Amino acid sequence: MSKTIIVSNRLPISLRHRNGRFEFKPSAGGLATGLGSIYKEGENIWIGWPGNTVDDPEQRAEIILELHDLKMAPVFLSKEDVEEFYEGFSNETLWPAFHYFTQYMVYNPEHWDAYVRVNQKFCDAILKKAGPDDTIWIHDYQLLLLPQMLREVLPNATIAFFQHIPFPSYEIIRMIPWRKELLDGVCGADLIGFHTYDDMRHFLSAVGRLTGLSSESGYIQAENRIINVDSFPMGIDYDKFAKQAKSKRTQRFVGEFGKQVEDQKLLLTIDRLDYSKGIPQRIQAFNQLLEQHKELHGKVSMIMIVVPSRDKVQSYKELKEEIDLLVGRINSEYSTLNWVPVHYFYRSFPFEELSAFYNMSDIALVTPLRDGMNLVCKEFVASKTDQTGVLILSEMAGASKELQDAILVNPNDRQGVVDAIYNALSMPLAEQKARISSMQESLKKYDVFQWVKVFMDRLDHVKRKQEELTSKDVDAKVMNEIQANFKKAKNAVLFLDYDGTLTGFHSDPQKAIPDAELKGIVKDLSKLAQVVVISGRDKDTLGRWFDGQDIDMIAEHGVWVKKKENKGDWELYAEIEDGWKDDIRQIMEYYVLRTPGAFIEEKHHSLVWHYRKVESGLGDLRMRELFSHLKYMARGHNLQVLEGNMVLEIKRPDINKGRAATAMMKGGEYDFILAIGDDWTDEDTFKAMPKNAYSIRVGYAFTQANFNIKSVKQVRQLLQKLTS
Ligand SMILES: O=P(O)(O)OC[C@H]1O[C@H](O[C@H]2O[C@H](CO)[C@@H](O)[C@H](O)[C@H]2O)[C@H](O)[C@@H](O)[C@@H]1O
Ligand SMILES: O=c1ccn([C@@H]2O[C@H](COP(=O)(O)OP(=O)(O)O)[C@@H](O)[C@H]2O)c(=O)[nH]1
Ligand SMILES: [Mg+2]
Repeated sequence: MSKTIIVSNRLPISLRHRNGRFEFKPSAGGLATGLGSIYKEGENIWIGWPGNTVDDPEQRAEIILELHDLKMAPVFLSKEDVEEFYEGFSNETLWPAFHYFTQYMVYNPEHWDAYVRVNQKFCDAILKKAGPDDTIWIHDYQLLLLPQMLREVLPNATIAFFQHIPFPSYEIIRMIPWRKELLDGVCGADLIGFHTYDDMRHFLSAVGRLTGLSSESGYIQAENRIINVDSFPMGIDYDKFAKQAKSKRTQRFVGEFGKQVEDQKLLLTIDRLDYSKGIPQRIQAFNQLLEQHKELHGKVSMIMIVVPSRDKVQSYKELKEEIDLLVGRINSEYSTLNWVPVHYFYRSFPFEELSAFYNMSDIALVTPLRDGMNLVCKEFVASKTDQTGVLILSEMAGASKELQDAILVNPNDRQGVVDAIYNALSMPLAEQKARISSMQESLKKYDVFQWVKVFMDRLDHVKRKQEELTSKDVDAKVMNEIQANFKKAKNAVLFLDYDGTLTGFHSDPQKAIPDAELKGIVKDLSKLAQVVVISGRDKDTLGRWFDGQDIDMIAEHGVWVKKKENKGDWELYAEIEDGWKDDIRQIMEYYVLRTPGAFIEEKHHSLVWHYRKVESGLGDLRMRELFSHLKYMARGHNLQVLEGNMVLEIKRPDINKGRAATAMMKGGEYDFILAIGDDWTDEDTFKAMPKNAYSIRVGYAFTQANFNIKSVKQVRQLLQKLTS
């Protein structure tokens, strides 16, 4: 039976040393609590670090056994691993970078080495457990290299990746010296998920710029497969929180705690100790509230739970000191014998008590400066069994995209936060109920089980799409079949597109000249078959490049044809009418002036605007603009505007490669037909091919062709095989 292997740096339980022994304790943090509800199904297992170092082999063996019963398998990290991989690269480079705290970023090559080493450790641990049909679901930024490491050993495995923290703008990612390796690493997965649309769009933009892989509508075109990138906002185990809040045990705590705070209004804040959570800023906002509203003294207090986290990392140590200081200051200034403004707890709480805090608090103040999702705010809403209470939520948390009925604040706008608290304190009950129940509806619907289901369905979907594509792959078997049929043939014709098919792309199109290898292949083929180079290139370039070859040529998508029998002469296949060109050229020139790197190519029957050399992003933007501009003009002139590989081309619609190929084959009795091309202009050729033809599209895009082939290199291999 196939299983799902969940992999994350931290297991949902952490080991604690106590009196020479160890014990397990639930891990804090959203990843562990969120996924904690789902890994126990079927044969599933969770692989990860048990959160402490264990050197003694006997103890390790014991832990392995105990964890086995809990459906977990440990990856043991050494002291150096913890320092350099976990505290170092993960939490002093990636965490600050991904949360936009670039001032805390450390660039340490030893940390990077450790990151590679520990990702490899995880890879080895997974390989020991993974069967061929298993799904491997990797979580979070500590394991960005793992998908590709696994892919290399298990090329057909089902691998998914989910990132729980934000994915920042390309401007931040580019600061990391190992940025390309990191992105290549994640792209080993089949499905890559983020909490929000913004995270996913930042990721796609970084992949486009740094790896050169292109993408469309969330599908990245990798060398031999497609990868889907999408947004999957994580939910919570709603029923668990709702039920717990009503339970006797929790209600007993509510009663006990309630007695101690009497009828004060309670503001609740719960976070791991982390600078991304905006804890000092929040205390300062509360301080300002008390400064501005003396009437609230003695009537409102803040319960502040700070869960210890990453306390060996310098920036976290400093944060702890800052918080201690700020709490000391506000309490010493305002406390009275029967009122303390901030109840500060630097520790974690058991679930029942946490539930009581959620249930009894009037306001949850969740104001991170940056947060991937933030589950605390969702847990608060789920625990409000009587639908009263107010959630104040930072716009910088992923959760704010879903919880529009919270009071949304910018955590950097202190007065805004103060006003939000003030308004929350006086919000009418009816409004509280309306807001909380609407959020509850949504959290119930999109709970963590639904999240897993949607994610897994999507993974199935990508795998099916990949299969569709690879089922059309020109593999060794297909190659042999093509070769055998070619050998048998008496009258064969080959339609070969040029750019992207016979030769790779060059930043200067005029430099993509045929090399000696290609010339040799074409020469050998032309002795065995009719070879037709069918291209969008202008006739002079094409004629020069294949001068002396015994082949036919079709230039400008079928405007010009040069048959091998009438050497040297180009024949006009379509009548020239180019009165439209002056108007269009003028517009294109305007877009060249505004766009450094862009240029115009003029052919007899078309004008092409090239943007391959334009700053990435800007080129796309200008192309779209030009596209809509030209579309409007095109209608008047009866022209067609087409988007190509880093080009926009405007031409007569009745001229295309398909028409030219059909004309070329007219009257011929072919017993072998092959057409290869790499873009939308070649789709016309494929469409025009008779049923028994082999049509092959280079790259793994969806196509009318009956086969896909990986790259220019493979195309040449196939052609060489035909001549051997
Ligand atoms: O493992 P630690 O270093 O102790 O840190 C705890 C976890 O913190 C992060 O949690 C994130 O995941 C939540 C659920 O998706 C999300 O709500 C939150 O915004 C994130 O910060 C981290 O991503 C995990 O890897 C850590 O285990
Ligand atoms: O004493 C505590 C306080 C909080 N939490 C949990 O820690 C998680 C925090 O997740 P969140 O996504 O809000 O932030 P993260 O810590 O993952 O950045 C929530 O599920 C809380 O229930 C916990 O386990 N023990
Ligand atoms: Mg091409």
